[in-house]
Amino acid sequence: MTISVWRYSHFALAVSSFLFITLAAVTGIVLSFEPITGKVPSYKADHFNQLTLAETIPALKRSFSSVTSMRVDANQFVVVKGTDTSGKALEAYVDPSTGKVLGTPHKQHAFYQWVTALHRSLFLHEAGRFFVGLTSFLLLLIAISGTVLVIRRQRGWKRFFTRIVKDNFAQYYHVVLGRLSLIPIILIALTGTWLSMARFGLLTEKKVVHHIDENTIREEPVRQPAAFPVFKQVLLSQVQTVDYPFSEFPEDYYTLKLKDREIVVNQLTGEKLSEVIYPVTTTLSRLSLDWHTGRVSILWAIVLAIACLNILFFIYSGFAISLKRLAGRSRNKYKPEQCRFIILAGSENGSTMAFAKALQGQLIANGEMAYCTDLNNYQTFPQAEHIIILTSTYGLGDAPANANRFASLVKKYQQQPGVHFSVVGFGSHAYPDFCQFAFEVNNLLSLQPWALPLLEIHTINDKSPDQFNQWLVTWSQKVGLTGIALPETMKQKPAGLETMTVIEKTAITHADEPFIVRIKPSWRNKYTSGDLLAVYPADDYRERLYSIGKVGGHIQLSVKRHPDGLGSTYLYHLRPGDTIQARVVPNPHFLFPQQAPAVIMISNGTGIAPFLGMIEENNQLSECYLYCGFRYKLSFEPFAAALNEHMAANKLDGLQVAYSREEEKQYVKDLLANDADFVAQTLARGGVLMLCGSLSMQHDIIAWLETVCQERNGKSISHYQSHGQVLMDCY
Ligand SMILES: Cc1cc2nc3c(=O)[nH]c(=O)nc-3n(C[C@H](O)[C@H](O)[C@H](O)COP(=O)(O)O)c2cc1C
Repeated sequence: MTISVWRYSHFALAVSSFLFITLAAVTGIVLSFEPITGKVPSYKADHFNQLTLAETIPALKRSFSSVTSMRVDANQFVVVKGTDTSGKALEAYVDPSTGKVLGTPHKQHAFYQWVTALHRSLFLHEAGRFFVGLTSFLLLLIAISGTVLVIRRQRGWKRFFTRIVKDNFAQYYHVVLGRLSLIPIILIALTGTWLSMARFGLLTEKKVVHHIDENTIREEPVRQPAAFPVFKQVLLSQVQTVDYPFSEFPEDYYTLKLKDREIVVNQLTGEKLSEVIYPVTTTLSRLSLDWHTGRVSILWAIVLAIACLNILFFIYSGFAISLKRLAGRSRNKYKPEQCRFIILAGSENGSTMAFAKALQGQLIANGEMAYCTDLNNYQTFPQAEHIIILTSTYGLGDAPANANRFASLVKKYQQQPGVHFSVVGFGSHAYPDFCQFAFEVNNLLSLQPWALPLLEIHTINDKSPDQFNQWLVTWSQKVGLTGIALPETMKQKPAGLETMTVIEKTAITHADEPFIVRIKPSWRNKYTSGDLLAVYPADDYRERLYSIGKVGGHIQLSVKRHPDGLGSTYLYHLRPGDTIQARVVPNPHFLFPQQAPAVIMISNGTGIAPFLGMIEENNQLSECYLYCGFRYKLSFEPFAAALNEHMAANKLDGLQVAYSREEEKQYVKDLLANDADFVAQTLARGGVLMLCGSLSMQHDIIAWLETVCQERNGKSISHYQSHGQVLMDCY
C-alpha cells in the first residue's frame, strides 16, 4: 500500500472524528484527576498487600455486631457494610487489620458525575454511548495508521525511534510526541472500544453459576474463620467483594468475588464449596476499566492525562500539517488531460516554480486551459498542444530534486504527434555549467518523434524577470496570444522580510582575505548554525544566500569579496548600526548531529562559516574535528584565534589547515588522505562527516571517500549517505 493511502486514511479518520475525540480528550483530562483526588485522604492499610482474609474477617467480627458485605475498592480501601456494636447500620472505610472505622465513603462528586456522563454518553443515552464507542475505535485506527506512517517515514520499524528532521514545529512534534504517547493512546482506544462492546453485549460474558449440593454441606468440624484454609490463602489485594452469609444456617455461605474467580465457602467448617474461574472476557473487561480510568494507580492516571493532552495537540498539529500541505500543492483549476498548455517546472528552491505559476496564471486569465506541475510528474497529456518546460540546474550541472526522474519518464510516456515544446533554463553564470540541465532536457525532447520545437532554448541568468519577459513576448507571439506579461510582483523582493541590524564588519587588506559580518536578528527569530541568510542586495528580486554560523548569540557570515559580486560588495559596504532586510532560510539537513559519536567537519574557503558556530555551541564537548582548506595563510587568519580557543576549551579535538597556494600547497582532500584510516573508522562507528564549501571540493571528496569506504569498510559511500552520516551544504 502506498504512503498516500495511509496518509489519506489517517487524515480522513481524523477529520471524521475530531469533534468527538476533542470532547473525549478534554473530559478524559478532567476525569484523570478523579483517581488522583480520590486517593486523598488515604484509607489504605499499612501492610495491605500482606493481609489475608483470615486476619481481616475476625478483626471485623470483633468491631461490628454484624457484617453483610465487605469490598476492596480501586484505591485498595476496605469498605464494610453492617451494623456497629450499638446496633447502628453503617457503611464505612475500615482498617482491615484492626476493624477500626476510619471514615465514610462519599458518592461521586456531582461535577465528576456530570463529566463522566458526558464522557460516556454525551448525555444522549444509548445513542451517545454508541458514538463514544465508535470514536474509541476510530482513535485506534488513527493510532495504527499513524504508526504505519512513522515506520514508513523512518524507513523501517527498527529506526522507529531514530532522529527526526525538524522541518517545522507542527510536523516535528506531531511525530515526536506521537511516538512517545503511542502506547497509552492505543491502550485508551483499545480499552474504550472493549468497554463499549461489553456494554452493548457484543462480548460473551457468562454469568457465574455455582452448583452446590445442599445435602452434602457439612456442619462439622466447626472452625473459626481465622483457621479457614481458604481465608488463609486469599490476600486482601486479590479481593473485590466478600458477601457474608445471611443467617447462621449452613446453607448460607461466604461468597468471595476475587479478581479472577469466585469462591463459595462453608461458614461453619471453612470448606470450599465451589470455585468458578471467570471467563477471559470478564477479566479483560475489569482490566479495561482499570487501564481506561487509571483508577488503580496515580502514576497511570497522570500518564493518561498527558496522553489526552497530546491527543489535543495532535488534532491541532495534524490540521496545521494538512493545511500547509494543501497550500503547498499546485492548485490546478483544470485536470492534466483537459489542457492545451502544459507547464512543467524543475525547481529546487521554488523560484522557477514561481515563474511557472505566473505563466499559468497569465494563460488562464487569457481564457486558456493550462496545467502546471513538477517535471517529475511528466505523463501523457492527451490534449496538449504546447509543453513548456522551465527548469533550473543544481549541483554540478545536475537536475533539481523535482526533476531527477524526467529523463526516464520521457522515454516511458509518449505525446500525440506534433506537440510543440519550448524550454527555458534558469541558472547562474556564477556556475561553470550554466543551465546545463535545461540543455539536456532540450536535447532529449528534440529526439522524441512526437516533439516539434517552437523556439530555441532560452536561458535566464539569476532569475531575471526582464530576461523571462523577453522570452514570454516571443513565445506568446509564436503561439498567437496577446496581452501576456510577467506580473510586476515578480520583479520585487519577497514580502515579509525581517529588519536586522549589523553589529560588526571586519576590514580586509587583500582580496583573498575573507571578511566577517555579524548581524543581530530580532529576538523572535529562531535560527541555528547551518541555516542560510537570504539578503537582497539590489532591493529587488535578486537574492543571495550565505551560510550562518551562530557566534556570540548573533548571525555570523564569512564572506569572500568578489570584485563584481553583487552580494559580497553589498555586505562589504555595510557598517555597524546599518539595518538590512533579510530572512533566515532553515536548512534542517545540515544541523550539528548532537548524538553522533564523532563529527568530522570539512570545508574550503568560506564554507568554514557554519562550523565556527557549531563548534562554539559544542558545550557537551562532542568529539569534533575540523579539516579546512584555504588559498593563503591570510585567508585563515580571521578564524584562527576563535578556533584555538575552542581547542583549549575541548570543544574541538583536532584542527588541520591546508593552504593551496602556500607552504606545501595542499588541498583539504590531501589532509584527509593522510588520515584515511581515521575517517573510515569514524564512519564505521557511526560518526558523521559534514561538508561545506565549493561543489568541486564536494565532488573530489565524495569520489575519494567512495574508494576509501570500499577499501577499508567494504561499503559504498552511498551507504553512509543514506544513513545520514554524510551531510553536505556546498554551492
Ligand atoms: C548549490 C547550487 C548549485 C547550482 N548549480 C548551478 C549550475 O550548475 N548551473 C547553473 O546554471 N546554475 C546553478 N545554480 C543556480 C540556480 O540554478 C539558480 O539560482 C536558479 O534560478 C534556482 O532556481 P530554483 O529556486 O527554482 O531552484 C546553482 C545554485 C545553487 C544554490
